[in-house]
Amino acid sequence: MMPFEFKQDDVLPQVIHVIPKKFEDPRGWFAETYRADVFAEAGIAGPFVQDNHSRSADAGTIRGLHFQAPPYAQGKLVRCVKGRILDVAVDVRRSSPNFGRAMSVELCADSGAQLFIPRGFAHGFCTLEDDTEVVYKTDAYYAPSHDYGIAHDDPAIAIDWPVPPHARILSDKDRALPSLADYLKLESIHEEER
Ligand SMILES: Cc1cn([C@H]2C[C@H](O)[C@@H](COP(=O)(O)OP(=O)(O)O[C@H]3O[C@H](C)C(=O)[C@H](O)[C@H]3O)O2)c(=O)[nH]c1=O
Repeated sequence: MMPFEFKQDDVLPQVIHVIPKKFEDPRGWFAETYRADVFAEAGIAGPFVQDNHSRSADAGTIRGLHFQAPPYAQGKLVRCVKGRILDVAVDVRRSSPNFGRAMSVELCADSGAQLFIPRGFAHGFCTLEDDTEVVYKTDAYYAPSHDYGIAHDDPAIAIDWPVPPHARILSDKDRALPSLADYLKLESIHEEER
C-alpha cells in the first residue's frame, strides 16, 4: 500500500498535491509525512534545507503572496498541522505560459494533505479557522535580501479569497506589497543596476 498519492494541479501542473495515507486504529492514526525517495519519484526532488512553522491566531489571516528571487528561489512543501487554510500558488515565471495564473486548494490538519510549490511561484494562504498552524519545508535558505512579494488582492491575478477585504488580517509589509506588474518593473530596474 503506497503511503502517498501524488497529483499534478489541474491549473498549474508544476504544483503537486500530496495525499498521505492515514493508518487508523482505535488509538487514533499514524501517517508518514515525507519520504525523500517517493517524493523524488513524484518530482519533489528537494533536498529540503529548512523547516518553517507559523501560527495565526485568527481566521481571516492572509500571509503572502511571497517568493524569493533567484538565485535564492525556494520550493516549498506546505502542510497545515492545526486548523484549515486556503493555500494559494501563483506562477511568477516571466517566460511561463501560465504567468500570473493562480491555483488554490484547502489544506487542513485532519486530511494532512500537502502542497508542493516549486521555485518560481509565489505562495500565500488564508486561514479558515482561529489558531491555525502551518509547517513547510523549503529547498533553499531564507534570504531576506531576495525576499519579495506581490499584493494578495492584485486584480490581474484575481484570487477569490474566502474573507471580505474589511475582515482580512495582514502584516503591514504584506499590505504594502506591489502588484505583479509593478514588481516586474522593479525587477527590471534591479537587473539594470546589476
Ligand atoms: C520566511 C522567514 C521569515 N523569518 C522572519 C522574518 C520576520 O522577522 C518574521 C516573519 O516573517 P514574515 O512576515 O515574512 O512571515 P510570513 O508572513 O509568515 O511569510 C511566510 O509565509 C508565506 C506564506 C511564505 O510562503 C513564506 O515562506 C514566508 O514569507 O520571521 C525568518 O527568520 N526566516 C524565514 O524563513
